[in-house]
Amino acid sequence: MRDILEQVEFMSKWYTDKIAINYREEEMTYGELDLYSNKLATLIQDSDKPIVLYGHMSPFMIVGMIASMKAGIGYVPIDISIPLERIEHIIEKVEPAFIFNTTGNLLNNIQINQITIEACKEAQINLEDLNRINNLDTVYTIFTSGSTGLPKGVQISYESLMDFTNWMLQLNKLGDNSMWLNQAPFSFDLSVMAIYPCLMTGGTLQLVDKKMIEKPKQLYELLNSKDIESWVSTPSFLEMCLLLPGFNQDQHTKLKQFFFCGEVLSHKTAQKLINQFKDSIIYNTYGPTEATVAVTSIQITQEILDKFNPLPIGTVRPNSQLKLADNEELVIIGKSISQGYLKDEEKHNKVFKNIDGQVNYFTGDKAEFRDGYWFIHGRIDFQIKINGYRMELEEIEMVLEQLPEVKQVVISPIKKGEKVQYLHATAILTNQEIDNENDMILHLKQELKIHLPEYMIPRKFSFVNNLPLTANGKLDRNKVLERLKP
Ligand SMILES: Nc1ncnc2c1ncn2[C@@H]1O[C@H](COP(=O)(O)OP(=O)(O)OP(=O)(O)O)[C@@H](O)[C@H]1O
Repeated sequence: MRDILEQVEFMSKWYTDKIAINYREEEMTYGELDLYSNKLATLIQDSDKPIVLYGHMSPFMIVGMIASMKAGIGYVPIDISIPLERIEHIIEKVEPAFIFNTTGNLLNNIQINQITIEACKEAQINLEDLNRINNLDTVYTIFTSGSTGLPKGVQISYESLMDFTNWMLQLNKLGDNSMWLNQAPFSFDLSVMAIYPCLMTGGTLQLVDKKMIEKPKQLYELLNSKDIESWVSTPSFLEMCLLLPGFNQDQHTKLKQFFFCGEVLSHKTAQKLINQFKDSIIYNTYGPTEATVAVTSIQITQEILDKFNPLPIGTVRPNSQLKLADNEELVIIGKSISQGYLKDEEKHNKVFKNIDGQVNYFTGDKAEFRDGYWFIHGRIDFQIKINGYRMELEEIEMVLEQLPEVKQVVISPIKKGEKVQYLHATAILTNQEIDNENDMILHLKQELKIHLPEYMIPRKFSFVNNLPLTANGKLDRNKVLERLKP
């Protein structure tokens, strides 16, 4: 088992002048990462409370992570996309002694000592009484954005993080010293999938920010100017990139490995990716924040694509086990499981349950095991009822997305009060220039009727050029629904 902190420190000695992190024009070497994290650790070492890391893609956010491990206190990343009210709520729960503010603008009305990048750079190193992180300590607390429920502070131990990173190092087929792309903001644990495997293997972490995601031209330029080799993103982010011209192996000769997590990797998207990057290694991984980023994986090959639609999420990683509850809900047991929600006993007790001396985490995902693999069939709580019929919206989406005419679709339940009145399909068509919208709607409804009962056919359809994403780069179902409101 390779220790994260020791490994990063080793790389700092070995590759002192090599770029560890690159974000736009900012570059930080391994030597600088070590130096600044020693300085910040000096400033915070007397505290026994976690440190909040506030910012977006600054390399200093990662300085904060390493410093917190050196000082043995754990960190809480907060992205700038999080509204002030939420930040206040998080700070109230966490009660940090410090905020490492990497934005250059102090957070107003917050009575916590804010350390700036300048103060970090100016600090004198004195690390005599360091109490470094150990296995049972909470290394980070990540507040989920709540796309699958209300936000909760998920506490992850150093031991769980090590268990995860060491598994990632086994999956990583590129060895040491490669360039990793990270799309996810640090307050989304998908970023963990890129940060530590990259820094533990002496790689360079290439950060993508949210402006680049909003402006595909910037993203295009970034992808063309860097020799990215390993890729970590949500499938939604990949779908955006697949629209960019020249996103293929001929142009990106070094890009050889893809990791996806956080939402469904559709068969269509994976097939397109494999067509454009024939020799690459593509992983679909699955996991909630509560199980330290990801607990299953599968390499998506043409053989898997030919055999399965929808795609499986694969097999479970070592030291974790999966099982099904009576209602087909997926339950996770083992080292990956979070220490629980920070100061939220009620929510905690609902999903973390002690059964036969082991903590069982109830994911809220509906799952199935067959042909040697696990499959996810949507969220249990995404089930809705219309006129007494129970249905899963994701099932309708899947049927539509299998049609050649439909690239992507979201089904929204339109409610009156608490009651669902009808379903609305918002779709991106493969060929966006259609002559007659009504003919297309009729055609889609007819196709749906072949596979689904009448009550599952959406009453209304609208066609769009793109679908909104959350700050984490996942499909934003709430925003789609909001846009449908009169
Ligand atoms: N490969 C996958 N296939 C299908 N669904 C996935 C996959 N990976 C993750 N998910 C979904 O994402 C959920 C985990 O999301 P996550 O822990 O990131 O937090 P959240 O509460 O949904 O909020 P947010 O993601 O917005 O922070 C899983 O429970 C599952 O529903």
